[in-house]
Amino acid sequence: MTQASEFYKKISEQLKAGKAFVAYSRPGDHLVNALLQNDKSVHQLIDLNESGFIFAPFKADGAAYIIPSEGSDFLEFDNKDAENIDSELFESLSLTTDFEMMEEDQKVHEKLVQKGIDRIKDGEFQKVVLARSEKVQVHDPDPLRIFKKLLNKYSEAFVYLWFHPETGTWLGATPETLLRSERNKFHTMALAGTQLYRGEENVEWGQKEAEEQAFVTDYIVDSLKNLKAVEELEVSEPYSSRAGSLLHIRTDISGKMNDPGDLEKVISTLHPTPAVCGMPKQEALQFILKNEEHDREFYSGYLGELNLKSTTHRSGNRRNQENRQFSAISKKTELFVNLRCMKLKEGQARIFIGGGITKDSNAADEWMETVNKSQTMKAVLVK
Ligand SMILES: C=C(O[C@@H]1C=C(C(=O)O)C=C[C@H]1O)C(=O)O
Repeated sequence: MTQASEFYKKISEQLKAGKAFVAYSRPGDHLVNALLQNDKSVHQLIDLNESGFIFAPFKADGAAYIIPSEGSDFLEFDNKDAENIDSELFESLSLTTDFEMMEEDQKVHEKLVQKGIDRIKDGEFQKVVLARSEKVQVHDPDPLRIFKKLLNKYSEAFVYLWFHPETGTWLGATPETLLRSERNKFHTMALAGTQLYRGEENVEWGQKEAEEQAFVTDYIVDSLKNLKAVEELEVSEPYSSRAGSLLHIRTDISGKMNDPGDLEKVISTLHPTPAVCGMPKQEALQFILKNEEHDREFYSGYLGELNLKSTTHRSGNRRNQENRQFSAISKKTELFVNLRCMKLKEGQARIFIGGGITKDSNAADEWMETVNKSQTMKAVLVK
């Protein structure tokens, strides 16, 4: 275990040297981890049997990068004394806003959403997730400062700072797990529907949101069922789940892979889920690629630990010796969907935000939803 000061010093040196690294903290965990590549070589992910930390784009056929476990240093420190600044839910943001630009962005986004709604009504697809990106001038673009703020503010999210010479600097605080697996057990979630958190998690959801989220659950469950590689699927009841100043509807889904080597099949079945793309997948994807103004790059892609050696220990009595050995060699994967994220470049942040569109969506409401979602990142960019 390192001291926080030592941890940040090493990361800062890594950044200066232009070598790839990632620093991150799991949802609800005080531990902050980092993986620092020892050299400047570029490792594109070849397949999901590798071990390390991966960063994959939205487009399933785009280049994904890995910081391999081998040849990299692991660091961790306990951030338990972090000041909790979670209570400032509705702090006023003093970022300079260019209102003319904002009006233009709003027009463009509402037009895009309306086009999506029209296509759904024409029967081309059932749901599509449409996103926009927004440039924000940052007063103090030090990625470490922003990362520390993210850690303190969003302890229930997967918080990360990723730097790679090929992708640049990305930061985020995502509420969405793509896949958690250990040996042949896996967990995923269906997350959709958004409303502002007003101090109460036990809230009513409108029919539109409930339906939209149920679509996502059904689609994930059906695709996993069709995949002959999994069994014993368990699906929770939907419930409200908080993500910073927002609430979403969430359903937990778990199951077993017939063979732990089927990870690749499960991930390619899940990604991109209808929570970030739509359904049917191919039709929604084509619409996104053709109509969104930006390249999503790594937004709504996924990131996390891939096949890392598990550190779970069983009790060390004699009878458990065998089990202990078994758990020591088991591998753990923990991947998150890259949402509530931004790319930092030359003093500017590009924030990516989107929302699910169904036949009952309203373009103006969808714009507001992206404005609300953008606060997750904007709140940490203020001084
Ligand atoms: C697409 C995003 O979020 C996703 C879309 C949601 C929605 O449509 O309500 C909710 C949670 C996420 O699954 C985003 O944050 O950019």
